[in-house]
Amino acid sequence: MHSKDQISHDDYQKTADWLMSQTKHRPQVAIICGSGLGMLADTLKCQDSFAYSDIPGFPQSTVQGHAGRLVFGELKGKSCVCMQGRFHMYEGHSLLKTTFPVRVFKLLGVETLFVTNAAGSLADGLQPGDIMIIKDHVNFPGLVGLNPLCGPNDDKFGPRFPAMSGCYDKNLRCLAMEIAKQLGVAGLMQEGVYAMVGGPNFETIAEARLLHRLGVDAVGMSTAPEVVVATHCGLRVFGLSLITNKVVKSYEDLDSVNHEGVLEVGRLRSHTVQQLVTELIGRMEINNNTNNAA
Ligand SMILES: O=P(O)(O)O[C@H]1O[C@H](CO)[C@@H](O)[C@H]1O
Ligand code: HPA
Repeated sequence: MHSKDQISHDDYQKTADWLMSQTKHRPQVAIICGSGLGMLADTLKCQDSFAYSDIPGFPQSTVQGHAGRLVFGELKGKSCVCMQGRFHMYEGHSLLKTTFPVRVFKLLGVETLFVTNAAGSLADGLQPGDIMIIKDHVNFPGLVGLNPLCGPNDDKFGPRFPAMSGCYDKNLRCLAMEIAKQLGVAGLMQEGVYAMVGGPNFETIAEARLLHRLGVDAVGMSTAPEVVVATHCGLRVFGLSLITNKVVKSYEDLDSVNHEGVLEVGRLRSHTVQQLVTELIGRMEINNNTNNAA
């Protein structure tokens, strides 16, 4: 890692201090909105919002469907902060920049991170419009050393060798399923494994077949670095993938995926995703920061 890519503890702290000087909100929950899912921030009450370009140290969003605003507010009695727009490796950000907000959230006092994303489905049982509760992930860039935790370890955030076996909280996953049943949307939901690829191109058919054989249920170009950094610093994590397309696995299939289609499914399912996230945040307990998965 080049020294210009490194971010000191002080740099994260400066951004956190600046935000705390600009808002009275002290968030317990952070939400990262995936492609087309920026409307999750609309549900927050008593909002304070900041353009990323105004926040010292913050990277800038460059992807259509990622507005580039940090929104603080209340949701069902819990104090939240919502990223309307995330950072992706393929935009050219270093992985530390990509995950910069997560450590800032930790310094703001956040205990639980919600990650959402748009993803393509490889599993036969997952259709566009379905919602996958992320049970686990395969961090393909991470497996070959493209990991935000590479480089000097910041012991103030977490250990050199953090466990990832429990990174998606089991209690929150169960509660989400229970809420889905109560909302009458359980038919759209199932648990599955998300894989992060580097992007920005969508998968070839051979790559899609490989991912399918490896047991991946849904694929996208984000999320894993954020979850790795969150778990490293002891945040509880809950993740949802909105299935926006089937990944083409057959040479006879003439379909092809595009980003506009991905955003459109986000718009169509926005209400359901909003309801789920709102209820889950309302009903989850805070101060229960155990890494608990199975
Ligand atoms: O993961 P999010 O940010 O939801 O976005 C997904 O959608 C985009 C492709 O349409 C990619 O950025 C992919 O990662
Ligand atoms: N592949 C990778 N990333 C994605 C996809 C996909 O099919 N859909 C939305 N993000």
